[in-house]
Amino acid sequence: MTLLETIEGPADIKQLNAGQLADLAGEIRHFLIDKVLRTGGHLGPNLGTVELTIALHRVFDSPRDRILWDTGHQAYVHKILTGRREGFDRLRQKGGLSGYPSRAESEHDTIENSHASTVLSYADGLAKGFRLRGETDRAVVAVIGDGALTGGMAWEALNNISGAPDRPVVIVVNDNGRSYAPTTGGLATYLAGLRTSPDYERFLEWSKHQLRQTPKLYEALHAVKAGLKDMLAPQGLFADLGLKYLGPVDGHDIAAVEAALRQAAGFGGPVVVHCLTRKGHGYRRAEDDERDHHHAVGVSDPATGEPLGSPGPSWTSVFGAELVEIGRERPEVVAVTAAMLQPTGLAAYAEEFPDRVFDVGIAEQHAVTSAAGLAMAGMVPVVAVYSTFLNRGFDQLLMDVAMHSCPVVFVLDRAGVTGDDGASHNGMWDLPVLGIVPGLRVAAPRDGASLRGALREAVAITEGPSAIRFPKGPVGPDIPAVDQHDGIDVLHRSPGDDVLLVSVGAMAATACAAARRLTEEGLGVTVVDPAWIKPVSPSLIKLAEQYRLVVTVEDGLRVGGYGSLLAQELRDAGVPAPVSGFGIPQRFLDHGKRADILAECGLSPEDLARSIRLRIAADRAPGVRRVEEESR
Ligand SMILES: Cc1ncc(C[n+]2csc(CCOP(=O)(O)OP(=O)(O)O)c2C)c(N)n1
Ligand SMILES: CC(=O)[C@@H](O)[C@H](O)COP(=O)(O)O
Ligand SMILES: [Mg+2]
Repeated sequence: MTLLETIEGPADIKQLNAGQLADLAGEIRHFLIDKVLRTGGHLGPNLGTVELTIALHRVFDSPRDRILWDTGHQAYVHKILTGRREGFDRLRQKGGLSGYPSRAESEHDTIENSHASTVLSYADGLAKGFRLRGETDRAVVAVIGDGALTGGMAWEALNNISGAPDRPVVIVVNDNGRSYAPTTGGLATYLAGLRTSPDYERFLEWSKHQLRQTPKLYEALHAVKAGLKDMLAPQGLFADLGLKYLGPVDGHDIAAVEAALRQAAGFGGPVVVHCLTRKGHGYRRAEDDERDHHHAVGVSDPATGEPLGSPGPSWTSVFGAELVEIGRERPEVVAVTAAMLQPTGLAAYAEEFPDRVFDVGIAEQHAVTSAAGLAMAGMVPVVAVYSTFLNRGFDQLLMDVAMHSCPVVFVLDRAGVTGDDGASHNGMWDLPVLGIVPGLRVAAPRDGASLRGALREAVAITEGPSAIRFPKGPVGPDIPAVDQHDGIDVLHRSPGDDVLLVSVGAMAATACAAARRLTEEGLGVTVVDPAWIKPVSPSLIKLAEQYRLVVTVEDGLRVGGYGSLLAQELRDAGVPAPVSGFGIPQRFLDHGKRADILAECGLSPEDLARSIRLRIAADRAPGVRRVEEESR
């Protein structure tokens, strides 16, 4: 039996000696590499937090003490040490272990939201609450990455935490110098400056190697070194804010981290423990992966680490390639990313136009309003962001961009169901959110060709902002129109006026498959793709007059989505046809595979056809129970 197999909870690691801890860290590292390559997931970040997490669970008593993880993608070791080792075979699978903390899984978990930069606010609130309840013996420990620390919300929290010298929050900065790519901005430079000199590092390594021969002396000297460092540590940003600063500590040295955490635990006020770690530590493929140190890997060969399956060009790659073409023609086009240059497809643009790409850190609010500034200066900014993260910059979109009619182009990748990363990662809120923004035009391309077309149209819009949304994954083959009706692409047409099926973006293949089923049953179905879905085209409103039922299908929230918008416009225009909208139900979706989740939402071709059939039957026999419009 391995040491790891004996660990069922944090209590099981508290008595281990230095040698056993080193062995345990090695076993966990091997376990992570083997399991996460098989399932896909955040391998690099978790290889970077092995020793840090072991130290945290030795010093603090979770769950009475709360150990909080910012973003949560680096909490696999926390899950392993809190009794969930067995779940990793089904990591991020439907019904299996979540890739993020999950309160349903464990009392040791708190934050389920994978949006970065929130942890310090949770910690501030928890510490206030514990104090008010008289539970002052409960520690609040917040682990935040150097990337997440570039998010504005983190500094809102730090302003509050540092303003309360008696607020016992332990802030562990997990500083690996990277978000995906190296973290940008002055803060990253500041943190790097806190690192010790290379000479000191070399001496440190030598002395540790020598001292490991006598563990007791090693541990004693560690405490002395940590204390010394505390005295000599540079007074800087954190200290100037009134936060005690401990570090920098070698985040892969369990004893060193433990010593610093024990010191922090006894401090009684807000304290920063600055840990230096390496994303991908201990796995050469990850360490050598200059792209992102294996931030997130797909299903791979556990023996070689080679990704398995190459699903062909992605929506992201189509966008990235077309933007480079546009950039060559139009020097005023610039790009903005919130620490996600590679994942949003902007790497090629940055390669060719390094002065025309701005990585603002994990700071979507700043990304949006700085884009408004770029537009006011005469540039054409393209803000590339995952759909779910645009939520962060909604007020900036509404007030700083749209109210000023700034021609900013928002490219929303990962729109609709993403799946693997759980509820907070689905891009399911963008259409309702974008739908209420005056003057904002919205496109939902159905394939690569229409994505390229929409992007070219968007960068040519001068009177206001626009947004283009597309899903995660392979883009698939182009879906040709079989006809045009007054500028609207017709994708399927069968004789009769039973159903006008309006397909939104990437749902086109599903809509056409459902239409074929209904046509075989003798119904007259026409499928159209408006491409630009906001504002609603007058041609579409006129076309709808000819049909008995209008159906919309979208990979987005049904309530308030495109279906709601079109229904409102049809009512305003006096078009009598009822509207049945199909989309994602208003609930937080559990993790799983995109296709499975869409099917669960009633958005498979079979279910869509069935729902439409029932709706028609109900309309023909009004006494029949009306089909539940709400998707399952
Ligand atoms: C608001 C928000 N924007 C973007 C992301 C995407 N994202 C996930 S992890 C990550 C990098 C996090 O860097 P850091 O906090 O340093 O953690 P590390 O991965 O280095 O451990 C980003 C940008 C996110 N989760 N939340
Ligand atoms: C944790 C986080 O927000 C990202 O790492 C996310 O998991 C990436 O998602 P994709 O894999 O869709 O790029
Ligand atoms: Mg980092």
